[in-house]
Amino acid sequence: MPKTITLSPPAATGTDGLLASLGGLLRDWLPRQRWFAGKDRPATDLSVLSVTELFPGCLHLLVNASHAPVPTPGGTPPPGDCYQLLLGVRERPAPALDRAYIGRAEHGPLAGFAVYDALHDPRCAHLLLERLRQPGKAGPLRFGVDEAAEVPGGLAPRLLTSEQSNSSIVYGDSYILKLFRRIQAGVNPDLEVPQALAAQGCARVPAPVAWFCTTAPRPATLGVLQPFLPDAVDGWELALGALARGDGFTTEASELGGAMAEVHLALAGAFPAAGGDENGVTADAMCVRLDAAARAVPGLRPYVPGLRAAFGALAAHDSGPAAQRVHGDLHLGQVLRAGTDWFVIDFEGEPSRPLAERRTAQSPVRDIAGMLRSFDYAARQRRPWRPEWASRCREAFCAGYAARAGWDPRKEHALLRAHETDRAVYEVLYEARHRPDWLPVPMAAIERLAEWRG
Ligand SMILES: Nc1ncnc2c1ncn2[C@@H]1O[C@H](COP(=O)(O)OP(=O)(O)O)[C@@H](O)[C@H]1O
Ligand SMILES: O=P(O)(O)O[C@H]1O[C@H](CO)[C@@H](O[C@H]2O[C@H](CO)[C@@H](O)[C@H](O)[C@H]2O)[C@H](O)[C@H]1O
Repeated sequence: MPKTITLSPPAATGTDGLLASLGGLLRDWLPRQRWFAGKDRPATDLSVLSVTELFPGCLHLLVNASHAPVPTPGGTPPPGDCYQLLLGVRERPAPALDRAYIGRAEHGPLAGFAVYDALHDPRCAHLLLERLRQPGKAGPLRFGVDEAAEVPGGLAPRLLTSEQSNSSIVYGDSYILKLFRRIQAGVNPDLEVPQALAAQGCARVPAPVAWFCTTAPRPATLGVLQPFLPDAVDGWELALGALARGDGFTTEASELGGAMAEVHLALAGAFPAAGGDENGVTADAMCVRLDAAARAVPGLRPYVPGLRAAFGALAAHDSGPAAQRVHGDLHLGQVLRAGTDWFVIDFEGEPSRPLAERRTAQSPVRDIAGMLRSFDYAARQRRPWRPEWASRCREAFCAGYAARAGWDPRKEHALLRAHETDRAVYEVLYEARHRPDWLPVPMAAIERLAEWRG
């Protein structure tokens, strides 16, 4: 058995000491992680906000990464981002953990020990599930369970390796644990919303069975365990499969529209006093996001006047469906189909937005626009591009939605255009930061939306 380190008591080591051990390693490793938000900015300044020894050889850390100041309006440097890390610390990690290896600490209390991403280590993943099965405390961490759910122990863990905003471990094809990577203070909607929908009896969303949070440095949600749908395929895979076979996707899109309308109705019931901004306020916020995106992505600048017209039309429009809690980052990768049933996951919202903003009431058109953009993304994966495939999906999705919701998104031209534009602007920024090769996909939509004449 390789030697592992026990920091006992963890507080004795202190966060400054740990930084001496880990600072250099993490400065290199963090920016290479998909979930690291500041890819366009080097992580210059790291601090350890909290450290908890979850079990011997496994440290739970919250670290703050701030970046070199970049020119921002008023010259204010951007604040740092907080990340959740689970680090394995051993003298010699098993060769199977090579891909999780972060480095060997040279200084401080961990000097000489190898440090690795513990989520890849089946032993740590197993112990984490055991910890989740028992409500209680570990330092600032709080573990909670749904008393009605009985999660069995000993389920074999498997870390998902797909590119994600967070990290997920599947246990025995029965449960999936999502560990949020970028942590913001407050309740994460990906716990809050599925819990509230489960209380409404909405079966389209897997209900949380266990979760954990921190109390320090500020209260925040850290992870959620939900039932895993083993036979489900996500909408993106299904859509690409249909395109590859030359098939349509209208039956699936129509049923998806109906399912989304059901989720929206349940959300409105679960968060009844939601309120929401006037269209003018929403349009102003969209303009602010557009300007920020155009500062970051020069290719967007020529289109700004045309795009602003969409937001102007929204401001001049004084009706539309009532604002309510929404999904906030809806796309084909966030919906799973098992048999002929659609399920909706990942209620976190757009990860780069402040949590408070993601939890406010917004137009349900925002989600509809997200899905319509996703049909366009899928259609653009094929050469030649299949615009008619996306149009048919769009029509079917809206018709399915209208039949269940009692209002028709196709009649809300100003709202749809503004929300599609806002979403495409978000996607431009997202792709520029995370997947520059994909940038032409939202840019093609930007070109179309900027020229659109109602
Ligand atoms: N309850 C579930 N059942 C089956 N697969 C799931 C479930 N929840 C998530 N997944 C799979 O895990 C992937 C990542 O989940 P998601 O919540 O979107 O994480 P992230 O926020 O990191 O993108 C999904 O694309 C889906 O394939
Ligand atoms: O990781 P999340 O699922 O929270 O969402 C982020 O990543 C998505 C990509 O994985 C990104 O979605 C964009 O690309 C999809 C195809 O890969 C496409 O279906 C979506 O329509 C498009 O927005 C999403 O925007 C981002 O928040």
